[in-house]
This record gives sequence, C-alpha cells and structure tokens, in this order.
Amino acid sequence: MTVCEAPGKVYLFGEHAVVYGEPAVPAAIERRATVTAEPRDDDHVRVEAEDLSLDGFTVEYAGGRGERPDIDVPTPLVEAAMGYVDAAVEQAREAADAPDAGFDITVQSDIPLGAGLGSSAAVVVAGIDAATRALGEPLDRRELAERAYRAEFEVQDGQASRADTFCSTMGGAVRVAGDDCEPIDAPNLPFVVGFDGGAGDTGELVAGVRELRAEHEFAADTVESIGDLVRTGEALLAEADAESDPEPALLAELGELMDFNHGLLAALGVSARSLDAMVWAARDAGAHGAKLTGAGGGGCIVALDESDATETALSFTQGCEEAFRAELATEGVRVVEP
Ligand SMILES: Nc1ncnc2c1ncn2[C@@H]1O[C@H](COP(=O)(O)OP(=O)(O)OP(=O)(O)O)[C@@H](O)[C@H]1O
Ligand SMILES: C[C@@](O)(CCO)CC(=O)[O-]
Ligand SMILES: [Mg+2]
Repeated sequence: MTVCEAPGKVYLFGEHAVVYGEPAVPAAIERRATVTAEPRDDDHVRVEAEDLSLDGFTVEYAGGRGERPDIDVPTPLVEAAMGYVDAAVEQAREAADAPDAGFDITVQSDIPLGAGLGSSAAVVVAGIDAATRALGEPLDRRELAERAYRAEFEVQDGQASRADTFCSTMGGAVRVAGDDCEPIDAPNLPFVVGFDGGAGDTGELVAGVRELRAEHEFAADTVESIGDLVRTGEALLAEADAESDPEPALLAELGELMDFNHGLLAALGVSARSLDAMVWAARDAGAHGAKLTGAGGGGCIVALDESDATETALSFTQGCEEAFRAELATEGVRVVEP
C-alpha cells in the first residue's frame, strides 16, 4: 500500500491568463489531498472518495428480496466526479508501462472541491505518485508534474495550464509561463482564505474566458494586462529577502497588484457576488489586497494580512462559510507510506 499527499494552492496572481501563456505565480498551501494506492490482482480500479457526493439520484427496484437496485446516476455526473482519478490512473499505467494494472484507490482531502484551491491538481499529483510508486516505478518530480498536467488537460478538454499541477508537485511558490515552470524564492506571505461554501466549474469558466478573448480585442488586452501585472509582481518578489518576514512596503505593493488582478478577473466574468463580497470585506478590514483565487465562479478568495483582522471580518461576512489562515506548504507532494 502506498500513500502520497499533495498540497492545494492559492494564486498570488495570474490565473486564467496563464492558460494563454502569460506568467502566473501560485503558492502551495498546507491543505492536502491524500491518495492511497494498492495494486490488485486484476485490471479493475476501485475508488473510494468520501469527499465526493452526488446531488441526487434515482433508484429503481422490482421489489424481489435480494435483488440489486438499479441506481440511475447520470453518466456525466459520474464522469465529472471520477474524471481526475481516472486520468491519474491512466497516466500511472502509461508511465509504468503497465496498461492492465488494477488498483484499489482511496482519496481523502481537506481541500474543498472546485473552490479555487487546486483540489483537482492535488488529487492528480498524489494519485499518479502513489500509483507509480505502488508499481515500483517512481517518477522524478518534473515527470510527475508533466503527467499530472496532461491528466488535467485531458479532463478539462484542453483548458488547463501547468500552474496548479507544477505548484502542487514542487510546493512553495512557483512561476509558470507556458511550459516554462520554475520554483521561485518568496517570503512567507500572510495568506488568509475566505470560502463561500460553493464551487465553480474550472473547464466551463476557462471556456468562457476563451470565448470572450476570441470575440473582443479588449478582452484579449485584459488577459495581457494580467500578464503585465504578474511581471511587475515577480520583479517585486525577486528583490525581496525570502528568508525574513516580508517588509510592509512589499505587502502593500503585492496587495495593490492583487486588487488590480481581481478587477481584471471580474471584467473577464469569472467573479461572483459572494467572491466580491469577501474581497471587499477583506479590504475593509485592512488587508493589503484581496482577490479571487483559481478559476472563480464561486469558492475562495485570498487576502494578504499579517494581523487577525481579515480572518475575523470574513468569519462575520454574510456568504463566507469558512475563513482560515493558509500557511505556505514549502514541501510539495510527499510519501506518507512507502
Ligand atoms: N477529495 C476528492 N476526491 C475525489 N475527487 C476529487 C477530490 N477533490 C477534488 N476532486 C476532483 O476534482 C474536481 C474539482 O476540480 P476543479 O478543477 O473543478 O476545482 P479545483 O481544482 O478545486 O479548483 P481550481 O481548479 O479552480 O483551483 C472534483 O469535481 C473531483 O472530480
Ligand atoms: C483558471 C486556471 O488558470 C486556474 C485554476 O486553478 C486554469 C488553469 O490554469 O489550468
Ligand atoms: Mg482544478
């Protein structure tokens, strides 16, 4: 039995624009998905994922005792729920050159699903790592990250960047632009997360931005402007001392860029009333800056605040279900049991 765990992430800036080759800077956070993989004697895959729940289904039964009910769960729902685990198993089989390998897989996670904290990437990264190790074919981290990207790319119908999967694999803060992925030195930033209890569909939201961008030059310019602000942010991080606490002036400048980034994401149509409400609550509480994180549509915002004020304000904000401080996860995917 092999157990691996991989972290979720917040975007300091650059989500969505990163899909079109602009740079982005995500940072891994100490919320993890844990995947257990146990090889089987046959080629079946059995998945236990207790965090996945279906909204509703129909059961049909003839009444005879001992007969199995026919449970009607719409195929797209099952596919949506299972897609990432399935794609991770496929990548592991291919990497280990074991097309018929079967597994018992268990997924547990403290990353909310579809909320912008990279739950899909964490599940895919930990899943591929656990399954390849269970087959005795561990991958180096670059190859693991690349395969995890391919899995997300496939499930999201070609609408994915390498940012989430690379960040979850490596841990810490990273910079991703196209296929250029590098860990970067960044000071330990005081991230506070607000979660509205909801979710957004990453594939759909990315497709929406893609359409807008194709239709209007000003939308394409907006995507480019996000890239410009990320380049400004990167330069600030490069000058900062990664070993000591961030200077107030750095936090103020990063915060300003985060505020700007949220405005541009909202212009691209990926914010939501609940996300805007949490962003404003954070700013009113004195956060250096606040923005939605990840695909948007619902889910989480991230703010910068070294004091408790933002977390407290968010916990009293209507529409915010949970507020918490997110510590930087300096270690990416790791083995819990060999
Ligand atoms: N604990 C889990 N168990 C099984 N599958 C999971 C789990 N967590 C996430 N997933 C898979 O990931 C999907 C959510 O991925 P999606 O990309 O939409 O959101 P996200 O990764 O949380 O947010 P974002 O991509 O915006 O950062 C779920 O529908 C499910 O298929
Ligand atoms: C919206 C997006 O940029 C981030 C989702 O966490 C999509 C991606 O990069 O794959
Ligand atoms: Mg995702």
